[in-house]
Amino acid sequence: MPSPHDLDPSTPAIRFEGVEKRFGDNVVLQGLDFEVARGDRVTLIGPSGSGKTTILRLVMTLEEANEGYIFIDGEPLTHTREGGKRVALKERHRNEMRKRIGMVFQQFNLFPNMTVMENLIEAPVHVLGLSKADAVERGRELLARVGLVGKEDAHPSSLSGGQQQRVAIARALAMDPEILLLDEVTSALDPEIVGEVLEILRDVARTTDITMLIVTHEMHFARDVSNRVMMFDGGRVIEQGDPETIFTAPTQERTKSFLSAVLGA
Ligand SMILES: Nc1ncnc2c1ncn2[C@@H]1O[C@H](COP(=O)(O)OP(=O)(O)OP(=O)(O)O)[C@@H](O)[C@H]1O
Repeated sequence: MPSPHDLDPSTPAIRFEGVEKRFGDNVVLQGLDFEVARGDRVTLIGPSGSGKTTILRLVMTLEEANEGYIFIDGEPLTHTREGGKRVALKERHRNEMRKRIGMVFQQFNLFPNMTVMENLIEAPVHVLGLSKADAVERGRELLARVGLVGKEDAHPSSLSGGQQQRVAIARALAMDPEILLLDEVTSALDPEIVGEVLEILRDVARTTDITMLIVTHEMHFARDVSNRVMMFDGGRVIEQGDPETIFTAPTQERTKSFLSAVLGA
């Protein structure tokens, strides 16, 4: 597999081509095409049920598309075209691709029986093959970055929601991902601690070139961090542009009514 650093910079980090996703009869995404350039920070907005989380889960390979193709750095993620047919790629290929992608969930999803440090080193040691000493060193750096020095031996249940989410961010970064998926990472937090989590993510955005795909209801955060906003409705992108334009001068009626409901709340 080529290193991402050898790639033509114009190769998009993420490309959806004719992606369809159904749950039973519910067609959530249909004929979905979009690209995310490397280093882009894209916020997905749209009404509840418009498929935003599903898109992140498809990129993370937690869900599989029914039709179409997803490419990461120009390489097919789960399916490829062979002789005009859509062919599933092997699990080993998917596992390799997944190493490039990190995800932070609304509900933290930390391993409850492991300490903070064990959470941070589990995947680097078992998936990337790092030595335990190197993984711990990296874990310590990341804990400093998310303001949790001294919490190495704590169990998640002894931490506040904001602290747990900061561990989850550190855990995603421990894999040194090229792509970071953020799925409503502040929705489960008390309002007074939302800021501390967003500040860490702002710092990650400022200090790295990680490509980010963000689902959030925090419009000021979306505005600060992202350089593009995509509005979804009915399984498609109905409008996209830079945050300033989308938030202040959307052209589609559905975007206008969605934003006035969200911003007016
Ligand atoms: N595992 C699943 N099984 C069945 N239906 C699902 C599943 N996951 C998602 N859906 C359905 O797919 C649709 C899109 O869900 P998704 O969570 O992607 O939307 P969303 O835009 O992220 O919504 P929200 O803003 O409420 O989180 C919804 O109708 C949802 O009920």
